[in-house]
Amino acid sequence: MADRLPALADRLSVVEADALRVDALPGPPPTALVANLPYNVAVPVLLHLLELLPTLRRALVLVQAEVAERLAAGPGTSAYGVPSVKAAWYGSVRRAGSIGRRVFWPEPNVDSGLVALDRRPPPPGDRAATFAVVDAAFAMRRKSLRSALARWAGSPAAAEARLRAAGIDPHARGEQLSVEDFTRLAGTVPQDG
Ligand SMILES: C[S@@+](CC[C@H](N)C(=O)[O-])C[C@H]1O[C@@H](n2cnc3c(N)ncnc32)[C@H](O)[C@@H]1O
Repeated sequence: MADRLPALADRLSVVEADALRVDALPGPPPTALVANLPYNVAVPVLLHLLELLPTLRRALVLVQAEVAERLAAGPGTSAYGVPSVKAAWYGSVRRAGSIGRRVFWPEPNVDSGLVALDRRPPPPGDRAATFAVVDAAFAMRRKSLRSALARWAGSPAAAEARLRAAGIDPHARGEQLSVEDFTRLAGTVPQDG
């Protein structure tokens, strides 16, 4: 940069760090994330940076096509899962384009997809508690929430009580719940039993 565009060189900072562990960035707080993410850790890097950098308003990231589909999926679809709900905590997510493998050299064995995220205020509730119940619900995604959340709640009966307290059918499955549903569920009072 200093060689090629010396007039702008002071506007670029290169941070040599593990993107999964970086805990601070130099310069003014960033407002946009634009990245060709490392495909094997794309979701954790994206979620880590959204958590670390509350000033980020927008993200445009290139990821493996299947991951793009998962990130942008809505409730009730087969691609909907942990990445979809956690990304939706931070903002509205959409597919922003498909990129075939032929545009890269050497040609990789996967296709790519662009994902755009526009930040909005998160649902009212605790993020870590919400993400914990999301992880529990999708660990057994084919089971009813009453069963899938038994360990999280302490027992199937306690799971049912908390689901009912949140206004959620205990026989529903995690893939049917929105991020707002999960947040409401995480905020219910733990039951004995
Ligand atoms: C898909 S490539 C994109 C490279 C370049 N930005 C581009 O667009 O041509 C992802 C890059 O992230 C780097 N990478 C992998 N894991 C990383 C991590 N945990 N932290 C930071 N960079 C990482 C890889 O070495 C690779 O250079």
